[in-house]
Amino acid sequence: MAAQTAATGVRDQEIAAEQAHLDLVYRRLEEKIHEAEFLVSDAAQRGHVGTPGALAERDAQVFRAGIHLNRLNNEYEDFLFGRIDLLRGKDGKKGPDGAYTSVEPADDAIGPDATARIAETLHIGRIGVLDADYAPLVIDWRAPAAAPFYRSTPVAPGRVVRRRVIRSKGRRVLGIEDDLLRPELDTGLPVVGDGALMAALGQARTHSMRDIVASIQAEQDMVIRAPAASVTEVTGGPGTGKTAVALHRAAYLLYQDRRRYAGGILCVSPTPLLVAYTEGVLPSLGEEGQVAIRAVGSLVEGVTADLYDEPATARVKGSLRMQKVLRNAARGCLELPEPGGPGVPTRLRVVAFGRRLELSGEELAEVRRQALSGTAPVNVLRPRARRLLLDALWRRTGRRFDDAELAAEERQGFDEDVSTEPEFTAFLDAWWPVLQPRRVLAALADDRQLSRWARRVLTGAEVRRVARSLRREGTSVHDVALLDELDMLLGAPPRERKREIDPLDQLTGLDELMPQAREESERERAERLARERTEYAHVIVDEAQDLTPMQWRMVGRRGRTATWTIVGDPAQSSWTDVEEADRARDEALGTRPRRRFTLTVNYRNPAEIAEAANVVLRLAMPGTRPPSAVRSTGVQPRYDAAGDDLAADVRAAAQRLLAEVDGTVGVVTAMHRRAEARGWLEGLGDRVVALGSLEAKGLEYDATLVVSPAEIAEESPAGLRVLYVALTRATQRLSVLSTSRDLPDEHGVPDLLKAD
Ligand SMILES: Nc1ncnc2c1ncn2[C@@H]1O[C@H](COP(=O)(O)OP(=O)(O)OP(=O)(O)O)[C@@H](O)[C@H]1O
Repeated sequence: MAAQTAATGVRDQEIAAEQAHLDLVYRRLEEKIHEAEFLVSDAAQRGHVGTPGALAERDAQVFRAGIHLNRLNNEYEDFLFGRIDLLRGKDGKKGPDGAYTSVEPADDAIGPDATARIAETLHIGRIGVLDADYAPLVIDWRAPAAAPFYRSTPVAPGRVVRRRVIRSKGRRVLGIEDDLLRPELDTGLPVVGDGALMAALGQARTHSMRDIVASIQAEQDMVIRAPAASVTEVTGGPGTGKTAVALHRAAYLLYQDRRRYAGGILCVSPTPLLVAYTEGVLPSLGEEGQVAIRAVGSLVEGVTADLYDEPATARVKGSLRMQKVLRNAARGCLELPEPGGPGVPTRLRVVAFGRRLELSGEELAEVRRQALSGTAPVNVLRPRARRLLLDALWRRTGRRFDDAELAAEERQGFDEDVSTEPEFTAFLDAWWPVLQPRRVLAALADDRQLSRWARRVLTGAEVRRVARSLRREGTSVHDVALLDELDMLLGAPPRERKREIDPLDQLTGLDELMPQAREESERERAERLARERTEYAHVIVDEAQDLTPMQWRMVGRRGRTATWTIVGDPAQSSWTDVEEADRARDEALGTRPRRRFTLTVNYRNPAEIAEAANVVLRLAMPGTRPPSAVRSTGVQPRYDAAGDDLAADVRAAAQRLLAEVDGTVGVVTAMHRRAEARGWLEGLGDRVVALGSLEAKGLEYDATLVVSPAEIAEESPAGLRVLYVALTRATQRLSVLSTSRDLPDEHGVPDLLKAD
């Protein structure tokens, strides 16, 4: 009893000490906020001066102060989270942040009787805060001085004697969790533990991912801080923190070299759901604007994919064979009449030098063949086609000149006359139209056309599948990569000449009442450039195992000069032709050197759920080593066999899970059931979501209900891996509901999940 009271006393004392430090930090932050507010109001006042120079200066100042304020306010929640107590550094040198730079302790830091003195205490937080004398009150988590907080282990403690995780909410310290990394030393440091990490892992989930800045583990930190050059490849099983690590790495890279990454960081996610789930992480780390998180179906400006293709169709559309088909289509489309247009002309007639000149269908075909020789994009070849037409017409005039200068002059006059003739321009528009990717893709919806362009590349059945899928309303995720490929094959249309604008035409009656049009501000410019950006300085690919070869080509085009971070797990791949995808990935990444990392600990699933999922892993990828689960809840997965009314059974199971957990519930079904399943759950509130198996990628829920594992597994050749994904989404409870197709045993355990 006495010991317990003493322990409580120490804990309270230690919390009080951290509270005192947090108070100090907040006082300093308040001073900084006042400074920033003053800057904003001062800048606003200067705006009244009105000279262009003062306006530009004001804009820049307001922009910077705005960012500053925004950051401070964001960081207010929970921003001080760690502390390390360290021995003196080996060389006694301190870095610019005031901390010792050496990782190893000084030789004399430890006395002969294992006594040691703490020479330095650092607090770690989301951003660095200096006191008025420039001493660090908080070290930014990304600064080199913070690395030992994440990296030190009892095996390799470096200078760290004690690591402390501080849990705080707003201005209040709630708890602390200490790790003694050099227990053999006598330093007199108390050690307090209230299970902060485990408490954080077991917390109820919401529909937004949380950052893990307070508890990044050593193997994760190695990835986050890996040097930016080249390609960083990370593999790891479900729940090992790959997504979290990738996002923290983006924040780290920005901190390291903001100027370099002003070129933008692109993070490619498999689904819009995962984008929505992860979107808050970077702002919580104080980073906004520089990182574009995009679903792979939203990488092409102006196109949003709203459909999924059937697996067999997706397999064709994602395959590299489509490159050839699209190349043929891009060129073949020139020979198709424009929808609603006059049809493809079969001859060209113009009048020049008072004579009628004509090119026949055969001659035109020859000109087209010549113009298309080579690999340049089709729209870019249009001026060449125009020149070749003029050459052919000129030959038809039969004119010959001995004087080269005269000949050139005549020819120039001829070209100008002919090419401004309405017959000629109308002909060119119909015979070599400027093609848009959408138009070409739409042309693939015709079986006959597609089979011509896909000769010896796709089978008849594949042609029918692809054509049929393109006849639907809407755009599928896999169509987006095709549109992007077509964009490259077609090239930018030649620029239209600007029409002379009559200012009187422009009056709308409103603008002219306004003062002079406002110039774009620095911030607006930055935002516009970010929207228009098509190439990035760093590209992060999440769930990389799922990118199809055609998607790799699309993503590769956005990172031609970029450095890369690629995270994925082959055991969760829903793509079937892994070798082809690897080839496309190698092509996208080029010969850049690669650094490989593996994450080994599963922070999401309790051991009981991981074990059930591992049964499927063994079937899906025999020999693959699963990550080890860090928690155990003692709650086994629940197996039930559905009766005649699947809808009612799913609803009841979801309701039961909603009652059992505080946070979210995910109901995962085969893709073809997703719409139906949404109906089954209607009215149960927004804690529960229905998902198709492919949509579950990367997400997590407190509880998951997997409906008919067999249906999910049979949906595609990669179905077992997709099922493995579904089974690894839960942080607390897993329920599996079988249908007769699952052949459940008398305990409701489906055949696929039987352990032996
Ligand atoms: N060091 C950590 N501290 C606290 N939580 C962590 C840590 N690492 C991971 N987590 C948590 O574990 C869960 C899984 O992380 P994440 O989604 O990044 O894993 P993943 O490897 O991308 O999983 P999957 O491959 O299944 O999509 C998340 O809730 C994440 O916040």
